[in-house]
Amino acid sequence: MQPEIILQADKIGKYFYDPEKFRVLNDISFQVNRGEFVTLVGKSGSGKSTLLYILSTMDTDYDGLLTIQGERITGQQQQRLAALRNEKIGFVFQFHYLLPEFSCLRNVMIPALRLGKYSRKEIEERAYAKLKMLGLEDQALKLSAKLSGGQQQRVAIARALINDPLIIMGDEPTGNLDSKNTGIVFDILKDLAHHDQQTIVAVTHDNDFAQKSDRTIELQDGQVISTRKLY
Ligand SMILES: Nc1ncnc2c1ncn2[C@@H]1O[C@H](COP(=O)(O)OP(=O)(O)OP(=O)(O)O)[C@@H](O)[C@H]1O
Repeated sequence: MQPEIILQADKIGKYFYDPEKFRVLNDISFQVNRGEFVTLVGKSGSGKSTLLYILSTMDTDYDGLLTIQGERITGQQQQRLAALRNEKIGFVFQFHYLLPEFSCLRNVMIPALRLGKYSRKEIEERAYAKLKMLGLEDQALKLSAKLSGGQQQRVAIARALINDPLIIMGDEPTGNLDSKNTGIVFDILKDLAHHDQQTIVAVTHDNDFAQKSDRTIELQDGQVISTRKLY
């Protein structure tokens, strides 16, 4: 069976002004299939975050063509992009951005409340189920600020999963974690990709993390210099 293409980047290019115009991304083309766990790697300044920002539909000012599950993203209206992000993309950042004054459960519920697809009761049940899946059912009603860094990152993953996104985008998802918690988060992401067929695209500086992912896409000076399939 042919794999389903979830993300397709075709000749993506981007310029910044600093203060002179310079090309930060050049001719980036690749595709990511359903259930793949892909890492974007490369030296500091190579363009990883800039690319992730485009792939996650937040930056619309670039050349080339981006499609997500066959839908043309390039040139789409902001309103459609916001809806698409809510529906199809879960975000996990280096700093979790949980709201400290809210419980873990409430934090996880937020993207679903925004989506407006489920009743409040359903949202609560879904949030609880995601926390349980990540081994955090006992922490559900605690304030997020009272949890350890590793636990908070798992809450952030539960929040990213609440709407069952097609793609999980990570910007240094383990950048703030020790090696034990990095391993835990890696295993969770791998499981999501390989068991639940979710698609993961994550920027990382962590070589070990990248080596263990299914494929690394390496950038240098805004260009893809290698894409390695590791399984
Ligand atoms: N808003 C901006 N305006 C001008 N230049 C920028 C802007 N954002 C990033 N840059 C430059 O673009 C280049 C790529 O930056 P980017 O953050 O994508 O790299 P990166 O690979 O993610 O780096 P790091 O690993 O350090 O996070 C760098 O030279 C950076 O200084």
